[in-house]
Amino acid sequence: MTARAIGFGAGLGTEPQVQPGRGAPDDVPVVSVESVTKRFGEVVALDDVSLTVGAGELVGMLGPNGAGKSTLLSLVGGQRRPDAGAVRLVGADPRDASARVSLGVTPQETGLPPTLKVREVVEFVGRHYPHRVDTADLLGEFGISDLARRQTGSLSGGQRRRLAVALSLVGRPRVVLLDEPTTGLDVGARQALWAAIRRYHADGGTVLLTSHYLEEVQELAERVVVIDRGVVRADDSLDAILARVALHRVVVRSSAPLDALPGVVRSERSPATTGSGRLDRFELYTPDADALVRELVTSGVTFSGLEIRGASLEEAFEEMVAVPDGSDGTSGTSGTNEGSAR
Ligand SMILES: Nc1ncnc2c1ncn2[C@@H]1O[C@H](COP(=O)(O)OP(=O)(O)OP(=O)(O)O)[C@@H](O)[C@H]1O
Repeated sequence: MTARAIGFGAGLGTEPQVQPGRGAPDDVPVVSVESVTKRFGEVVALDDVSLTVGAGELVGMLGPNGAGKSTLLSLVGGQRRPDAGAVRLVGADPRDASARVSLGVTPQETGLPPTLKVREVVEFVGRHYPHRVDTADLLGEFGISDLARRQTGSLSGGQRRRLAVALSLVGRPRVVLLDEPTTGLDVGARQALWAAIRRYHADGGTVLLTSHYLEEVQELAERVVVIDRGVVRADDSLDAILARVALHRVVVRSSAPLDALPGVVRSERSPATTGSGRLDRFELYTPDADALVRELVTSGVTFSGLEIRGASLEEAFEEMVAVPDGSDGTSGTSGTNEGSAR
């Protein structure tokens, strides 16, 4: 089943995947968050956060556990009210049900009625929308046609996740909020889901997604918003975010103490021996990889296996959420965690 078959592309005699603006002028942001603060008791989940998402943008939100990403999505989706500031969804209050007709949501966890069959759930959700996608076509798009007659209670975690994301698109929304859409999926299922998200976006859909997979954000997003401890630390194009990381990584093997070379600002040394003796693996971080390679060559040390790599989103992310020494009572950890560095 191709995207066009369910009307992702307009002009084929099928309805477009994304419905037009329902009276909202095109220059009205699809999502507008203005100076929003949200507290849960003592916890300030969002602290004066502002974010505007225009029609057709695909925005990836990154942040460590507890950063405030899901809270932000819940405000945009109208499930919660901010303590201060304003949230608009296509110009309207997202707590107003009529505004949410433009919206599809996949929360981090989806409770599906266990005794309903997959196609019954799609029918049920689809009937809340005036211009829904055909059930068989939607299931085909997400590669789960063979599950149509299965009760949702019998689905595997990955199958449930695919269904949950499919449900967000059943109403041909203008915008979808996807909270960690591919968590728990294997590589094949993740790629298939990315393809469906890309097709929705290519047809004009707006996407705001959170992810702990930096690879996912790097693959999908054009714009990256980094949130940490309730504050937006960065909001820029993917390229601009990557360019913020001035450091390059030079990987090389040698028995000499290369971490002392001029221009090395950070290094990691992994001791190793080969048949011909000691040959440690160095990861040398430097703002100027060319100059460091010149140093390596002119220093006369023996080395092998030279590799040079530019910044990755992971490095950019870790730098942006890094806690300065002592400011949180720790010794300067990056503020990331196992999940966010996957
Ligand atoms: N209903 C709630 N009651 C109390 N505290 C909450 C509630 N919801 C969220 N919080 C707190 O608000 C902060 C932000 O949580 P949130 O779920 O938005 O983070 P997140 O960035 O989505 O994290 P994760 O990546 O782990 O899903 C956390 O400290 C969390 O414990």
